[in-house]
Amino acid sequence: MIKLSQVTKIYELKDSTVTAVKNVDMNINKGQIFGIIGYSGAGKSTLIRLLNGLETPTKGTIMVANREINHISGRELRKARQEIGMIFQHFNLLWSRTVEENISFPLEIAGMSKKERSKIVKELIKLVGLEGREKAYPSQLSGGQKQRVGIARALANKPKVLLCDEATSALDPQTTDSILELLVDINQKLGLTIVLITHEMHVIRKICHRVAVMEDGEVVEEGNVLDVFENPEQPMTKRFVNQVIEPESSNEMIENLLSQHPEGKVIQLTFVGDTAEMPLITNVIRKFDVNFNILQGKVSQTHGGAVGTMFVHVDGDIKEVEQAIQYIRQQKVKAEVLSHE
Ligand SMILES: Nc1ncnc2c1ncn2[C@@H]1O[C@H](COP(=O)(O)OP(=O)(O)OP(=O)(O)O)[C@@H](O)[C@H]1O
Repeated sequence: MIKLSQVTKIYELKDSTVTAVKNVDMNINKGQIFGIIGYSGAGKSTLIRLLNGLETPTKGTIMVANREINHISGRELRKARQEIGMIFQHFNLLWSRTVEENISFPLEIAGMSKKERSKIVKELIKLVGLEGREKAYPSQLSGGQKQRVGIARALANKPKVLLCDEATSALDPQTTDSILELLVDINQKLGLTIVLITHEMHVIRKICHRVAVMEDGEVVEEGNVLDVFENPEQPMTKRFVNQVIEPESSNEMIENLLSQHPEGKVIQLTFVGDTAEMPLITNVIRKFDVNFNILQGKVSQTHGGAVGTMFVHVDGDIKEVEQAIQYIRQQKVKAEVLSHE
């Protein structure tokens, strides 16, 4: 659906140049939720402006929905842009228009009749869960509701791609979750390809299939979300993964756990998808005659299962303990028995 080949964007300033995006290759398949993560200045916004044709690359090609977006202009570019919806951190709504008038706006520009517009607006309001708020003005809505209007408006022209620019960064955690759920719902119902840029790894964890990590204009790592969580290669990726996992597995902490539990075994469990942590623990306790205590850790849910690290203490007959560890390993969970340095 989207293909970037060797895309570079250089801004020429008065007496210097800034390379905002450098030699980026990217392939985003139809129906994928693709996350681009990076800290401020990494080049994410520039990349998203390149995707919707607001910027032209200094070098390279950008294909969106079978159109080479950087080599078209005028009518052709406007048509291509209709295939791309966009939502923003600060919603960018028209404050003097009601919810339904905001959603209707792109359809008016496209020259659609009032009757057709009102049918589509009604469907969109239902899709984003804003029934009953049609006549409200943006100032009368919560942040989450405003973003729902933004999403409905972005979908009005039936785009093939939805670009999300830090779409949940201004929202509280609960509202963030409900907007992310809505994006997954839309992705599944409409088969829409979603590209989102963010600096928050938990957004990637919750809904993305693939992720690209950007640093200084370059994509330093790219992969399936679960693979990246399991095996982050670049230091920047490790920093982002730690935002979510936070195992705090310092030597000092491990030494502490070991000296607090001289009997039995202290085990570090690493979850990398597929297996849910709670059923696993229940099964171990049911199947084996061992004492099993969770000491600490953080495990989060992703699209493909649980990811994270948990430290547990297992005590009992040595044979039972060994069998319990073997059982855990059979469930595709890494189990490392910790020992003093
Ligand atoms: N129009 C512009 N003119 C000159 N330099 C620019 C322009 N837009 C972006 N830059 C520079 O390009 C680099 C990448 O910026 P960009 O906004 O794409 O990063 P970002 O990852 O989106 O960060 P943020 O989340 O803070 O916007 C920065 O050094 C920025 O100063």
